[in-house]
Amino acid sequence: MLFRRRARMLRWLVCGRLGPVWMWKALLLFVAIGFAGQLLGVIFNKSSVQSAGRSIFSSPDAQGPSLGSCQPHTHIMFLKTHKTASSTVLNMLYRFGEERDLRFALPLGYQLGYPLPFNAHRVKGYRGPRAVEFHIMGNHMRFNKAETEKVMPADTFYFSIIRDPVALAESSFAYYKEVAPAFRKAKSLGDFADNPKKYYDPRLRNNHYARNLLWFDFGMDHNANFSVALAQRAEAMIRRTFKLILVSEYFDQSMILLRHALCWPLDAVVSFSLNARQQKPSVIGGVSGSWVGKAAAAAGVGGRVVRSQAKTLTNVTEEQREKLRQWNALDWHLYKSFNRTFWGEINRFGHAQMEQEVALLRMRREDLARVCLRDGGKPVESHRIRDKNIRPYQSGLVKILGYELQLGLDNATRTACLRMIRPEIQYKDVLDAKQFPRALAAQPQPGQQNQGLMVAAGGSLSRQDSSRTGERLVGGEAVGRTVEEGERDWDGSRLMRRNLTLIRGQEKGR
Ligand SMILES: Nc1ncnc2c1ncn2[C@@H]1O[C@H](COP(=O)(O)OS(=O)(=O)O)[C@@H](OP(=O)(O)O)[C@H]1O
Repeated sequence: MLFRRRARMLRWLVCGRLGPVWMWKALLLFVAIGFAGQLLGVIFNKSSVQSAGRSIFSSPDAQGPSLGSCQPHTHIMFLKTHKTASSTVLNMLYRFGEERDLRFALPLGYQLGYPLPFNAHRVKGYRGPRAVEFHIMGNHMRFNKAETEKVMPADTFYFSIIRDPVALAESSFAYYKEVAPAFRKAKSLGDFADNPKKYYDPRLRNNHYARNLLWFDFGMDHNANFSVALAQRAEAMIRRTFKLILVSEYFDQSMILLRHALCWPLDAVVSFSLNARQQKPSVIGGVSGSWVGKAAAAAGVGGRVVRSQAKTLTNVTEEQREKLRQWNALDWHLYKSFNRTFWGEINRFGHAQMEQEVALLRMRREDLARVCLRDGGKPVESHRIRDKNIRPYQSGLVKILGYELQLGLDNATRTACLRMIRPEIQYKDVLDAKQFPRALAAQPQPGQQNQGLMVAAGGSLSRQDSSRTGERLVGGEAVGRTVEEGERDWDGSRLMRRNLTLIRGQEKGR
């Protein structure tokens, strides 16, 4: 009796209160489907970077707004001025040329004879005026029109980039502190600005980094006294040759003008900023905008004393900024004048259209960063980059930042992303190896000769192949920085030992 009553209760519970069996089966089925969906979702998410990447470089967004029926320029000369974002621009040229198998007028080493005025024989593979068709030329040189014209075709598009001389001085001071005697002796940029003549000797090698560097790179006498007549003559000379002068402070607008001038797809001018100094806002004195004060973050360089000095290394007061403008009066004139021209171009282009295209460019950069870069695209210190082949070259008392590639990319996407972040020196090696496969066969593999930083102990280079990279001791001294003991590589291994000095590929930095 009791048993029957319990059985009835159970049936009521299952079929009445808890629903019929079929309902349970259906519920179980839903749960199973949901679980499988979740599982697939995880799998899908894991590969989303890859599948998004697979299409991103071939999506219609890569082309950008239509440019009409123009033909892309492929004969291009870029005068790579120093400390003006020129490495970021060169990276675009490298990418564009590599993707289309164009021929680069590459240097024998890493610069086209700089700081001597350019001579055509500095180009690897040069065999007399126009004997070889070179498409793109863009490594550091001191401009020399007659010699450049021997190398490049007559229909070449010449362009360059400038930067506010004060910001440029900050960047240059941080980067060439140990290379330019005038900077080496000064305690800080402010100290230098207060009395440049105390530190500056025009006869000393490498002091051009300390005065009118733009003017020097354009091939003119950077020690000449300023006069309006001289400045106007120089300006006219530049205008005759260079069809476009970009402005570093308006980099994105510059890219839009460049794309339209060259008739290039949008992706060709989308880039990640290369060669940036480490930025630590906490130590910046609020001096001159977002790019400024990066040198102040020279943490880890040369021990505590240098560390604290480095904080104020490039800090300058408003008065000192004005002094720097006067000291670099020739550059200041160029900057003001080509900045005016630049905004004239934007007026002609149309502000509304410029805004739209800049917005597209920025969106595209964000999309590519999401696909290509780790840590949301945040630039990282060189020693944290696991792939030693893409560590940026280091110079001066600051850290030059690079990027890490996203994991799990398919091959095509990885190749395209890698091109965007490959530092200048390594990229030149890659192109060199492609253009001169036999010449390089006997030498180290591309990129290998520049893996990270080079070590010298007691003033002697430990690398065997210093002739190719052009590393050398300057004035018999080891140039570089002593690394703080205990600084570690990304994998935790000790980066340097005490009393070892880092030597950079001197040719790159000088
Ligand atoms: N996209 C973009 N926009 C604005 N500024 C940029 C950009 N990319 C690089 N940079 C800054 O340019 C500085 C490096 O210049 P270069 O690459 O010309 O240096 S070099 O002469 O080749 O060593 C270096 O400046 P500092 O960081 O002030 O030293 C870079 O941060």
